[in-house]
Amino acid sequence: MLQHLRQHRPVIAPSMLKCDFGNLQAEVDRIDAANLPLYHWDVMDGHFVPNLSYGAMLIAATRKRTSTPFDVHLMISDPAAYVDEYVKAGCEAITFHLEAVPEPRELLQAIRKQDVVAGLAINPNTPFEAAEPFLQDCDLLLVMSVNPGFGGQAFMPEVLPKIQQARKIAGDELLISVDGGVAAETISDCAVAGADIFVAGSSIFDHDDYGIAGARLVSQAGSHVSATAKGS
Ligand SMILES: O=C(CO)[C@H](O)[C@H](O)COP(=O)(O)O
Repeated sequence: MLQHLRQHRPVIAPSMLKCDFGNLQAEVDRIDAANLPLYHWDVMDGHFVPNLSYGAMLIAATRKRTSTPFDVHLMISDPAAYVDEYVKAGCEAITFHLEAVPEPRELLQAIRKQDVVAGLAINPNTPFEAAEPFLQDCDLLLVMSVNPGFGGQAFMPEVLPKIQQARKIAGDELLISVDGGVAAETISDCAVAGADIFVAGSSIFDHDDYGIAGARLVSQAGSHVSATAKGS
């Protein structure tokens, strides 16, 4: 899975919060026809964030419909209680929030032990320094560029220095994902800062053709993703 993600940099990951759940099979078909390399599932519990979305049951059902890898972003207060369900549901990457688990090392290690990519997410107000001690235990750092809970919000450029710091300190090994307000106008700043996974909700699902939307994002980001990072 790590190899798959590194090979596909810049990775455009459609944020499934924004898809049409009334027609999920059609959405899966459109995403796969667009060759988007990673599904980003936004799980919300109505407690850690002020919104509820879906859970492992829906993800497990969708797992049977596509072979494209799944990254689940747990915006929930007690991720440790649910990680095994998401492994069983077929998620190849699991990301949870530092704000929910201030001592995340044990949970990151438990995820890695199951051969699943371990991700740590930080909210816009959380400084990079809070995550830094745990980078050795993560495969992926997800930097939120909106306050989590809803799609369609404006990108917060003030998070860009966190991406720069993470890339400088962790080098090319760490996958850095940026989530919230990622669009043709904002993606190149994220790529220049050092991100290599770009979670995109509105900028994919508001478009008629996901392939064109994805290709546009790749071309805006692509030239900025470092040559060593690409395909390494
Ligand atoms: O985690 C999220 C919100 O909590 C979503 O992934 C994110 O907001 C994507 O949607 P958009 O691209 O429309 O901002």
